[in-house]
Amino acid sequence: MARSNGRQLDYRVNWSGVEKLSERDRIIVALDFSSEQEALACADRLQGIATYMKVGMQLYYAAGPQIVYALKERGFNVFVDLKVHDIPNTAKGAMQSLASLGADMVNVHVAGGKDMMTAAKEGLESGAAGQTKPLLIGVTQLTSSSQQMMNDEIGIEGTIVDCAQRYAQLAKAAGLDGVVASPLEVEAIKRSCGPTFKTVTPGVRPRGAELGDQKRVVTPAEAFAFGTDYIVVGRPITQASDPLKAMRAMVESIGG
Ligand SMILES: O=c1ccn([C@@H]2O[C@H](COP(=O)(O)O)[C@@H](O)[C@H]2O)c(=O)[nH]1
Repeated sequence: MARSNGRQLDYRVNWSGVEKLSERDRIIVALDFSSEQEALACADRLQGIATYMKVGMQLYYAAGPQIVYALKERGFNVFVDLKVHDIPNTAKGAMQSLASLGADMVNVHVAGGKDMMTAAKEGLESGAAGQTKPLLIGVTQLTSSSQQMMNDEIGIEGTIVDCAQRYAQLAKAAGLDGVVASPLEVEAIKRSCGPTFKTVTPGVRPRGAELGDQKRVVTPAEAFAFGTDYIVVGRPITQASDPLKAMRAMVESIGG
C-alpha cells in the first residue's frame, strides 16, 4: 500500500511509474494460528504472492505485538483485527496502544456507537503522533450472522443489507475509513457512502470449498465484481494441504 502525507492510497509507485493495486494485492490472508511460528511459516510460504496478512484475536493473544513487527519486517501489510468494542474511553486507549504497532489497518465494532468510534479515531491519531495512521475500519454485521439470527437472536429488525448500510453510514459519520461487511452488501454501502469508503469483506470461498461457520458467502471473483476493496480469506488458504497452491489458484480465479 502506498502512502502520501499520512494517507493510504490504492496504488504504489514502482520503477515504471504509478501502478494501481491489483486484485491479488487486495487479498488479505487471515493467519488464524495459535503460535507465531505457525503463522510465520505460513506467511513465509506465501512470500511473493501474498502482500497483506491479518492478525486476529487467536494469533495476537497468543503471540502479542511481536507478530505484527515480524510480519512488517518481512514486508507484509498487516491488518490487526481485534474488533474493539468498549466504552469510548477504553476504545480510545486501545487505539492509542495499537497505533504504535505500525499496522496498516485496525478495527472497531460499529455497534459500539458513534461516540466510541470517534474516540477510537482520536486515540489512533494521538497514538500515531505524526506517523502514518492505520486505516480505521468498522465491523457491521459479522459474516457468520444470517438474516434469521440477526432478527431473532440479536433482535435487529429488517434485512442484513439495510443494517450493514446503516452501520456503514454511521461509521462514515464518525470519520472511519471503511467497514467490514459481506461482499453481498458492498454495492449498497458504496451507493450510500461513496466509492472511496473502503469495504473489507470476509465470507469468501472458492467455489465448492467448505463454508465452515460463514453464512453470507461469495467467491473471490464475485466479491471483486461487487466492487469490494479487499477480500479476507483464511482457512481455504491456511488450512489447505498446500497453501501456496491454494493461493495461486485463488489469484488465477480473479484473473491474476
Ligand atoms: O464479519 C467478519 C469479520 C471478521 N472475520 C474474520 O475473517 C477471517 C475469515 O476467515 P475464514 O477462515 O476465511 O472464514 C477470520 O479471521 C474472521 O475472524 C470474518 O470472518 N467475518
